[in-house]
Amino acid sequence: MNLDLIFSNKMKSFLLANESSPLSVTPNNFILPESKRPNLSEVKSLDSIPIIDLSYSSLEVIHKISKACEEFGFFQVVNHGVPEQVCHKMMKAITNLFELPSEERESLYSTDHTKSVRLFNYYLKVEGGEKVKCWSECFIHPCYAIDDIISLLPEKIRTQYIEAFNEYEEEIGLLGSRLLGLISVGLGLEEDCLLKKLGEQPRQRAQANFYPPCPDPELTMGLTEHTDLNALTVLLQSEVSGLQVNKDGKWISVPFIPNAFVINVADQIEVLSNGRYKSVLHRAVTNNLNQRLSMAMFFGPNPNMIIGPIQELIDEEHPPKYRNYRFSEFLREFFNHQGTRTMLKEAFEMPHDNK
Ligand SMILES: O=C(O)CCC(=O)C(=O)O
Ligand SMILES: [Fe+2]
Repeated sequence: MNLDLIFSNKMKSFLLANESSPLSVTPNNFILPESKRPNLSEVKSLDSIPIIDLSYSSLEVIHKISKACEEFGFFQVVNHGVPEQVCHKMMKAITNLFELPSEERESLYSTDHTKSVRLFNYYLKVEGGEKVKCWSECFIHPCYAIDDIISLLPEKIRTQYIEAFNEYEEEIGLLGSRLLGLISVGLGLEEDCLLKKLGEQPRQRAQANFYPPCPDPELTMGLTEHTDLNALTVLLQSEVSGLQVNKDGKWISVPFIPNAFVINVADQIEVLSNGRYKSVLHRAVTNNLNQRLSMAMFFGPNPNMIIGPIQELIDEEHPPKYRNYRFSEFLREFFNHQGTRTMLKEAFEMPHDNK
């Protein structure tokens, strides 16, 4: 299949909250203060995150995943069983969404985070409370009650998007559960332990990210550094790289691998594993040649679930690093700090004694 055909250069329109022609010069409200810029020349491209072949024997896979979660918080999976065609269709549907003239997707745009389906821009609050926008446009929606979303979608892409999403969600749901099982066993727990911790009707959301080419990639960020607030993220990316992961204070880039997913430990697994598995900082940078797309599937707990270090992972040597909380409390904290990219999980750490 020819992916070049899908990611054609047609994708020129860029809503960005009504910027008129952001592709010719970098408008001021996207320019980051010097200390927040990406410093692309310092990024390591030799090192990368582990690549794990899921068709190997499960013991080997469990060991590799466990090591990757401890050392990187990130890995890519290949031979994962999700049909290529399903991913291809999903990417095509996202492409068509972002290719719509901006007037047609404007109805989806909202800055109100309580809206569960919306198109929006991330931003960073800088000194003086000013907001600097990220060079991207994101479309987020829940994975359940998908029929309620249909009427909100622009008519031209409605049927295609829902059909592609339903197939994609089913496959990624299976992959997500399988990974949660492997991660549980890697932690020495029952296979269904993490899945149970997410509760019934877990908070599962999909986010399509669109990064148009940027005239000044050194001055902007596609997504500023952050950790994911959910439990586990499964990411499909188009063939342009842009994702970078922080490893020991340095940024390393994540290459595009055909038919692979990028998996990362998010905040709730870090807390549940009592800090053994890491929810690490990552960011997306832009480039001045090609647009990039990604589709993130966020697996999180039901907001009513109590999250805290799992009992079996606490002992004298490993006292609880976090207190128990309801996931809804974590979400509230997240939205209170929006734009500041505070390391949220730190707000739930147990007090340290200052010995
Ligand atoms: O586009 C990417 O590669 C990263 C996306 C991401 O980190 C997110 O959606 O949370
Ligand atoms: Fe992320």
